[in-house]
Amino acid sequence: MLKIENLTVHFHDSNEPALEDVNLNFQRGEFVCILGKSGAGKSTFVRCINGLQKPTSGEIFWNDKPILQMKEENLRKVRREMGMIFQHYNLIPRLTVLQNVLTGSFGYRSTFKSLVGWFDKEEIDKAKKVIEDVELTDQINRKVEQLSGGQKQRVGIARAMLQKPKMFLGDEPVSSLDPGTANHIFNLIQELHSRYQLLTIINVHDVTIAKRYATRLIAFKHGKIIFDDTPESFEENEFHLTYHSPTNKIGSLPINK
Ligand SMILES: Nc1ncnc2c1ncn2[C@@H]1O[C@H](COP(=O)(O)OP(=O)(O)OP(=O)(O)O)[C@@H](O)[C@H]1O
Repeated sequence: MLKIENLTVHFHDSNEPALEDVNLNFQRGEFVCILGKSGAGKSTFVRCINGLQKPTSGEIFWNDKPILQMKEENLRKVRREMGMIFQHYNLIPRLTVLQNVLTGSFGYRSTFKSLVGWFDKEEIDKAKKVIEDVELTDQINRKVEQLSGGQKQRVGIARAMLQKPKMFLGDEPVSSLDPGTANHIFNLIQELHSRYQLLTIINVHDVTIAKRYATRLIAFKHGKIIFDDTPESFEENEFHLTYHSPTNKIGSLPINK
């Protein structure tokens, strides 16, 4: 479904590449968590997949089609199949829950309709349905700036769901949330992932969460893959290889509850 071939990203102001010759293959139904300490290349990897970062070299195939050279119109179609969930939600604070979720339909609309912000009843009904799925119906007309972090992330998920994605792509979606809320958000993502048989790829800092929800774990270090296997195989040794550096004092692998 998603194939990454020889992906390399080199930022001008850096001696080391942020990603170096990354090769990966992902299938529908996989729930992948990406691990790695700060600066390992996790965000750069996710940003390359959804086109926010242009790689220096390599190719990305979406259902066998190379996407890096695609024309804008085709790329728009691919992007709307990738529901993106961000760490800082990327919502419009002064708009309501419903209005924010409706922006998820922009990938399906003409530029004119998007510009005038006019939505027909069918679009509004679909938005109400995904808002119900994330249990925010009682907040539907509230401005998102009045919501808690967990509620904002649920708006972000509903917006992604309105795109009818084939994939969830998350860049640290629970890093700003307390552990209880983070688990609640992951439960929701997992439920939608299973219901719609998505491919899910999410960067996480929290190894316990990654081991609890993922079907596959990938760890990056200095822009390279150093682990790609089942969560059960990610043990003390792999944890140290991923997070240890001479200047970085770390604890042990958190116990998987
Ligand atoms: N826009 C940029 N310009 C220059 N260097 C960048 C840019 N974005 C990232 N980098 C560098 O690329 C490397 C990988 O960064 P990236 O943000 O992908 O890491 P990460 O694993 O997501 O880290 P974190 O967990 O802290 O978000 C780092 O050395 C970072 O400083």
